[in-house]
Amino acid sequence: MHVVSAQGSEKLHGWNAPDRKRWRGLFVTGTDTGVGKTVITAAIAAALRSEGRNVGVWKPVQSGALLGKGITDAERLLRGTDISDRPEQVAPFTFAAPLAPALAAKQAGVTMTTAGLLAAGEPLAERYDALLIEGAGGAAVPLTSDTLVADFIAELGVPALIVARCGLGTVNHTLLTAALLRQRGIPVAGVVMNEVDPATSRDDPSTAANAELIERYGGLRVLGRFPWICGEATMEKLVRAVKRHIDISPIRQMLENARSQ
Ligand SMILES: Nc1ncnc2c1ncn2[C@@H]1O[C@H](COP(=O)(O)OP(=O)(O)OP(=O)(O)O)[C@@H](O)[C@H]1O
Ligand SMILES: C[C@H](N)[C@H](N)CCCCCC(=O)O
Ligand SMILES: [Mg+2]
Repeated sequence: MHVVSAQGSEKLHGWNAPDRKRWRGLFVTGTDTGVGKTVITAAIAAALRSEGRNVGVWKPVQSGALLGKGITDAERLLRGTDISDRPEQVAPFTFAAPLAPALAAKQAGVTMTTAGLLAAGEPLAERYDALLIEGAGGAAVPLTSDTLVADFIAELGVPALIVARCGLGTVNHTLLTAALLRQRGIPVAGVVMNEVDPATSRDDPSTAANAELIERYGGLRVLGRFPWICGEATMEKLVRAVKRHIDISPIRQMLENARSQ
C-alpha cells in the first residue's frame, strides 16, 4: 500500500490538511469485543488475496495476551491468511491485560499516541496495496488517553466494516455503531452478521429479521451472514465461507476507488 499525500478537500474523510497521509484499506470494527472481528478480517483478507490482490493485515493494538502462544489476534490473522509477516509487525503494540487499549497501555507503563500507532503501521502500508485493519473491541473503545477507536478510523481516512452478532440486541448495537462512525465522517462499507453463537441464534426468533431491520432503519448494507466455522478456522474454510455467504463486491469497489484516487 502506498501512503500518499491527500489531495484537495475531503471533508467526509476528515483529512483535508495538505500534509495528512492517506491510507488505503478497510477498518474492521464491531458492535462489541468478541463478535468475530478477527475471524471476519482474516476471512475477507484471505478471500481478496485468493483473487490475487496484495492485501495485508494490521492490528494496531491488541490486548488480552502476549505474543508467542499463537492466541493473539495478530497470530490468528496470519494463520487465517497464510501471510508470512512477523506477528510483531502486524501488531506493533501488544499488552497482556484484557482491558481497553488505553488502560492496558497505561498499566504497562507505555505512552501510546495516535501518531505512534500510525508510524508503527507505515511499514505495512508501504508493503501492501491495501490493509484490512482490525480494531480492538467496538468503535467507542478508548484507544489512547484522549481518543476512541472511531477517532483513529477517522484519522486513517478509510471506510469501516461493522461486524455484528446475528441475535437479539444486534440491531441496537449495530445502529449505534453506525451512528458513531457517521458522526466522525467515516463511510460504512457494510455490515457482516456473524454466527458467533450458533446455538443461541438458531433458537432466536429475531435472527431472521435482524439484517432487514439493520438495512431499513440504518440505511446500511448487510453483506451477508457468516457461518459458524467448525474446528480450526483454516484459510481454505474462511475463503469458502466468504465466497458462499458474503458479498465482498462493495469492499472490492472501495479498494479500487482508493487505488484510483
Ligand atoms: N464464525 C465463527 N465460527 C467459529 N468461531 C467463531 C466465529 N466467529 C467468532 N468465532 C470465535 O469466537 C471468539 C470471538 O471471536 P473473535 O476473536 O474473532 O472476536 P473479536 O471481535 O475479534 O474480539 P476482540 O475484540 O478481542 O478482537 C473466538 O474464539 C473465535 O474463534
Ligand atoms: C481484551 C479484549 N479481547 C479486547 N481486545 C479489548 C476490548 C475492550 C472493550 C472495552 C469495552 O467496550 O468495555
Ligand atoms: Mg479480534
